[in-house]
Amino acid sequence: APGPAAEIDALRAQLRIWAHEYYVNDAPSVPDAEYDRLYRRLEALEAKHPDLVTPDSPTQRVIGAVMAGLAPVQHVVPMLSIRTETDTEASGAQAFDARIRRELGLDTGDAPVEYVAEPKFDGLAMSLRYENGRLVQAATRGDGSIGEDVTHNIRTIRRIPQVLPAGVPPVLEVRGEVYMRRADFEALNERQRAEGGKTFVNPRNAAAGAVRQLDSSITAQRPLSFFAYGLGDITPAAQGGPAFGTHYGMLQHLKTWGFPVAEQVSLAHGADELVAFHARMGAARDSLPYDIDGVVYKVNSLALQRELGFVTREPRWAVAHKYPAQEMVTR
Ligand SMILES: NC(=O)n1nc(-c2ccco2)nc1N
Repeated sequence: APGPAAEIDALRAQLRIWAHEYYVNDAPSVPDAEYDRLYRRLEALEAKHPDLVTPDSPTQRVIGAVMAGLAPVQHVVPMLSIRTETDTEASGAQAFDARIRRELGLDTGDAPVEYVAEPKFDGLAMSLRYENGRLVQAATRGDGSIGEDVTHNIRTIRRIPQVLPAGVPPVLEVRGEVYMRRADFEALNERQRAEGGKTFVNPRNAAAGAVRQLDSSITAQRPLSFFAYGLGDITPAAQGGPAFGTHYGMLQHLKTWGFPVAEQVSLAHGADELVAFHARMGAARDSLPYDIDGVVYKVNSLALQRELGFVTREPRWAVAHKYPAQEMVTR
């Protein structure tokens, strides 16, 4: 019979596959009872062999870790803040496209610029560092250069993979948004009211409060979600990883590596398709299960992104196009 270590590894691998099906694809292939059976077997083996417990074991997502404080983290690549297009109307998309075309020296007769259009999730930016395919550190944006180490709390988020498939670059930094779905937010406030705890004004505040807890067993009770939308270092090819040519292609890789990527993310050719996306997402906004405060347009070609570069810390190749603030809905 295989030793405990081999059985533990096999159980973890199987539980990770089932967790990805359940939490990321919303398509479990086995009933919960089957998942629970293997989970309990893993717990029993880890209890008998505590020396084999690793922080990224599926059992460790709910085990509390209490930190004395949140350690500072220096971002290797500064976490970009994204400029905001002030015009909340469709013309904002046209203004962005006109600026990009001007900066690229394109004439009216030239082909449209290819963009990626994304929902702008109203949560908090997060940087996830993986080494040899394992989550080793998660940090908030902070001031863009120095963030806070919240690894212990991020390990409780089931939509964030702890172990990546073989073939990922040895060092990978994934950027994305931690957010709370509206239904989870309403349920949390209900629980808080029932228990005399404090309630939250909106899902973004609830998510930020959950992520910055010192005790991760509290975070584990706050249902958090995640969407990946970028990489810290857009040149993983330097480490023998796949050479991405485009932002869209990079997002597809993130999906195959197990990261949730919003299904609304779309290619957009020229201003007209940006305007159409802005209108489509604006119309869909109230029916989404999470809050968005706008959409984001990014130049798709990574070579053009590099050519356009940054204005101080803000990329010239991207802009956030916000909607008018939503009238306060009595929650
Ligand atoms: N908040 C949000 O949804 N974001 N933020 C970016 C971003 C920030 C810097 C580069 O890209 N992209 C998306 N979808």
